[in-house]
Amino acid sequence: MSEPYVLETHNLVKEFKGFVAVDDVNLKIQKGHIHALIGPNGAGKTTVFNLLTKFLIPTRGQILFNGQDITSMKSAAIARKGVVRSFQISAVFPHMTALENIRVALQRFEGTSFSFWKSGNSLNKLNERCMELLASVGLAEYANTTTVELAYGRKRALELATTLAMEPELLLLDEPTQGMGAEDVDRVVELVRTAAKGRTVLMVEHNLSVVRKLCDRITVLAQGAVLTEGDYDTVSADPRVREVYMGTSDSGERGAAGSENQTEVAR
Ligand SMILES: Nc1ncnc2c1ncn2[C@@H]1O[C@H](COP(=O)(O)OP(=O)(O)OP(=O)(O)O)[C@@H](O)[C@H]1O
Repeated sequence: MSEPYVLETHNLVKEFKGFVAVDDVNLKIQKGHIHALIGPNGAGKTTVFNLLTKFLIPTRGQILFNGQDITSMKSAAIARKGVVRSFQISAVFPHMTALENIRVALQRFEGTSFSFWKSGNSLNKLNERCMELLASVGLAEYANTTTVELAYGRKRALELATTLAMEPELLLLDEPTQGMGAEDVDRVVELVRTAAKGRTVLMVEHNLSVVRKLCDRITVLAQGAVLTEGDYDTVSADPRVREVYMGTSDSGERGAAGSENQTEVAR
């Protein structure tokens, strides 16, 4: 019997005009894990994510979801199968209330999947589910607040709830704490922990303290290839990991986060 991997890649390669951005990457994401993809700037994390969610077509290699080859499937098809990237299909509408945004997400999901509220009592069921989803991200009391009035962290929580409306089995999070202050970061850590219950999460995250708090397993990418893999303690003690982080001069908006990360790894 094969291992219970939700997602696997086999020798995944992405070249851009001869430049190898993703170099023979073999990932194995275990069911129920929160798995992080980390690495210095330019390591290939976003490109791997874009391959997994079909924003990009691999040059070579295979992507398997629950053992099924999904390499040539389109984004919408894999979303229906349960591979959903937050903020992928779930943009929020600023002038709708939080509740209305969730309702739109649920109705959109209904369009691509079965509908459990089509028969009798449908509206009540829909509203109940909306409130459940809002409560799951701590936004119950903001149900009737217009989205534009929500603080940044709460907007991200709402976006996450619209993603959860699609009932993902594998949730892909691309830098969920990007651009957040410490208080919002803590809230997102709790949020991801809650969202991860009963599902598998793969996240790209620059903030290594978030990775330490949340992730069961970490894959480190460097120059497009897997450098190493393991739990936080193993990976952060690996001198090669320290070296790739130390050897990176982060700049611009990620500069501060980059320095923090280096300190964290070096601890
Ligand atoms: N469309 C593209 N065309 C050419 N090169 C690209 C393209 N997309 C990414 N690259 C290159 O591939 C490499 C990996 O980029 P990628 O954005 O995946 O890295 P990353 O690990 O996500 O970095 P960051 O942490 O800065 O977001 C980089 O050298 C980048 O310049």
